[in-house]
Amino acid sequence: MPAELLAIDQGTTSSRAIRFDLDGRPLQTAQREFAQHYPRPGWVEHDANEIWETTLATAREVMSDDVKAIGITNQRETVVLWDRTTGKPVHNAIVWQDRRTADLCDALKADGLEPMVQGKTGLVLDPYFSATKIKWLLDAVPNARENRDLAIGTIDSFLLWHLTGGKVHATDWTNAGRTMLYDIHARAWDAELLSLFDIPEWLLPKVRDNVAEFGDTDLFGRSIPILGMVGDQQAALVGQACFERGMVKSTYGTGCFMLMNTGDPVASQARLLTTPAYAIGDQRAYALEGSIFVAGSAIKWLRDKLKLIDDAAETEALAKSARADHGITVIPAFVGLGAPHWRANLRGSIHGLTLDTTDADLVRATLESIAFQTRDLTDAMKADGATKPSALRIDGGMSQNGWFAQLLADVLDTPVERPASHETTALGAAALAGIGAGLYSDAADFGRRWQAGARWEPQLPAQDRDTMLDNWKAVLERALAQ
Ligand SMILES: Nc1ncnc2c1ncn2[C@@H]1O[C@H](COP(=O)(O)OP(=O)(O)O)[C@@H](O)[C@H]1O
Ligand SMILES: O=P(O)(O)OC[C@H](O)CO
Repeated sequence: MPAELLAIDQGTTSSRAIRFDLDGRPLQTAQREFAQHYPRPGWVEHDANEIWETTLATAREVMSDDVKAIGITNQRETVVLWDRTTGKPVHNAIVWQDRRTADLCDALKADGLEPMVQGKTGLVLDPYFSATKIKWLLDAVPNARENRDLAIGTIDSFLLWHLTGGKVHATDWTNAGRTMLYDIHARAWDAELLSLFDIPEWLLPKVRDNVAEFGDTDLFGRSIPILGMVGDQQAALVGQACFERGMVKSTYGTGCFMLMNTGDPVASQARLLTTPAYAIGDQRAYALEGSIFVAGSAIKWLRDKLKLIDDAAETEALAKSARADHGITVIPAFVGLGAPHWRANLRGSIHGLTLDTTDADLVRATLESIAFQTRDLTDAMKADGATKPSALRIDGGMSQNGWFAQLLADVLDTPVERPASHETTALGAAALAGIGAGLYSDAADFGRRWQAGARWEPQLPAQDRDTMLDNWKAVLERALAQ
């Protein structure tokens, strides 16, 4: 009987389950969207019940008798507080995009705490990460710090709890590494940080490597082991087979997350993040990460709010039809700016509008803003001593846009590659489960199956690139000065 692997990919806007064969081919996919709640400006919540229900439903839809192991990957940083006796969340999950703790982060920065936090966690003091969200939840829910029935964790641990019927409360080091409570060097929850945010350690999950025996699930008519768990951006790094130092991938989903495999941890001087990449057997690697909060969500905004398009794919033809000298610059700070600026309270703006600005110009300028932000990340990586990669591997919904991929190659002056498999994130989780089940001997055995699907070479003359980038920098500086 052929061996198959099931990946659960719990994302910001939808839950997906994909069944793969061992060559990494997706055999069946199920996807369900769920509601986004915006209770106040800058606040973003999910109903964790809906997250679990959509996850279970999609996994049931694609499950087969040949699935040997399950891998879980998830939107990172988002936190759930739930009751261990019922499995029910006691508050909506607070999502990674949520900015409600911006003032607390500013206060901690003013107290001079950022170097300590950065030294231990590799993260900067920003509401993006889980610690201040957890503190907010524990302050909001009465007696939460005394109630031993409660458990807290990122989405991976909440799903694992449900899959194992409430038996296992565990996470993996890539997810733990985004909480701002985990010392990524000592590889343990950190007492000083737990005390700073007033979080009892018993509320938190146990931390494991990415390939481990996370527990068994009986929810599919037989017992199936869960052998891989990993945050979604690190999953994409694995799915893109970036196993060598210096290899880089960038995923363009709701946000854009660029990770460079650095092997050993590199302390960033350029406001990038140092983050666990993967721990597979005796292979342990770290990454430098640039996190941009808005990428595909800007395309969604063009579709749902400005109603300039009916479908994201239309942006390709519209961008092609727009004038190159449209003169518009979009600063996509809809939820503040992430790396390397970390400006939680900045908001978006559009510069250079004239009476002949068209819908196509706005669409093109929005796509350009995402490519320019990517360039800011590669410049930051260079400032941190990284050598220019031979190619950038891209994935995520926006990577389907060929015009955008060519623009990226031009703006970065680097070849851009898109793999044959579109489901890179889920594939990474499946790969880890497959290694755990002994279906791949190691990461390299899986990595040999990676295949390029398309490649774009830089074509734009250097002078044109410089003009575009000079303009972007000037407008961005003005926006940052606000
Ligand atoms: N052809 C396209 N051009 C530009 N953006 C696209 C295209 N196709 C999808 N997108 C954008 O990609 C995003 C979906 O990507 P996906 O990787 O599924 O995101 P996530 O996992 O964050 O939910 C959406 O925001 C959508 O607007
Ligand atoms: O759900 P995605 O794909 O937008 O990814 C979210 C990231 O993990 C946030 O850090």
